[in-house]
Amino acid sequence: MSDESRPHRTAAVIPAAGRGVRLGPGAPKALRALGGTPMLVHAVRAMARSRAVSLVVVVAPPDGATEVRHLLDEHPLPGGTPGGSWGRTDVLVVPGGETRQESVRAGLDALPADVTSVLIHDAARPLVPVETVDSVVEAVRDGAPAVVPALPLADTVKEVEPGRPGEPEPVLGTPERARLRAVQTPQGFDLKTLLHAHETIAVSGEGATDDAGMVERTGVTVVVVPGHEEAFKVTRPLDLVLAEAVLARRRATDAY
Ligand SMILES: Nc1ccn([C@@H]2O[C@H](COP(=O)(O)OP(=O)(O)OP(=O)(O)O)[C@@H](O)[C@H]2O)c(=O)n1
Ligand SMILES: C[C@](O)(CO)[C@H](O)COP(=O)(O)O
Repeated sequence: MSDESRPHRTAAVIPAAGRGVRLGPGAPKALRALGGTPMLVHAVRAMARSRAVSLVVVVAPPDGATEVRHLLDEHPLPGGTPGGSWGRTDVLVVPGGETRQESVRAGLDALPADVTSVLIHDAARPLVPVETVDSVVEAVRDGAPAVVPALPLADTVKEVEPGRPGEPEPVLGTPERARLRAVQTPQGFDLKTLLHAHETIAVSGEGATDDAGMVERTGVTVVVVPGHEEAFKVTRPLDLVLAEAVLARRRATDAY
């Protein structure tokens, strides 16, 4: 079968192996509660809400795969069964690595051969709306090899010469704000394109803070679709306060 005539199968990989140092002491960030439910469970549900996603691979803390499996079994999707299914979505759990890049790679390695496109979604973005997920999937299915959701910036951004913490840092320049976007997840890819980037960039030893950045370095064009304010990343303590407020509002206004 040629690549063009192969049926699409989209999977989501959720890197959830980080510690959450910036959030402060406690359990690994993805396992911390948001509205009484682990953040990771919200993130898995956010992917599974998309009808396009039939498989979710969760990348657990290196020594936490069994705990994460139990936790997911205790929190099935609406329509799934406790200790059993997540409805029509399969959920695999694999152990992660020391860096986000290694964790994503572990998730990619677990994908079955019939997957053609993949979403990479931070466990730390538990509240991304399904409309954002679907618009990324649609752009990939329409032929874009790499797609990121992103928002315009509210703040002006300065490039600086980084100094010691607390010391004034010289400003090197002010990029034109209208050309800047703050990038979110899920980021969507043609699977072969992303695998090639992971192989190439890992071999050359360069780091990358997001997957699209790695694809860019291979010379492939990445496109942006509109992100969503509620797809923000829970990074610092104030983000958790905001996430609790957004979740409480959703629960009060719909059957979330
Ligand atoms: N070794 C790592 C590091 C990060 N992540 C995941 O990558 C996502 C985005 O990373 P970030 O928000 O930076 O999470 P942490 O690394 O946990 O945060 P911190 O840098 O504050 O420790 C998170 O879902 C995190 O679990 C991962 O799977 N494996
Ligand atoms: C992938 C990402 O969420 C896009 O904004 C971001 O780069 C992750 O960065 P982090 O430092 O690992 O949180």
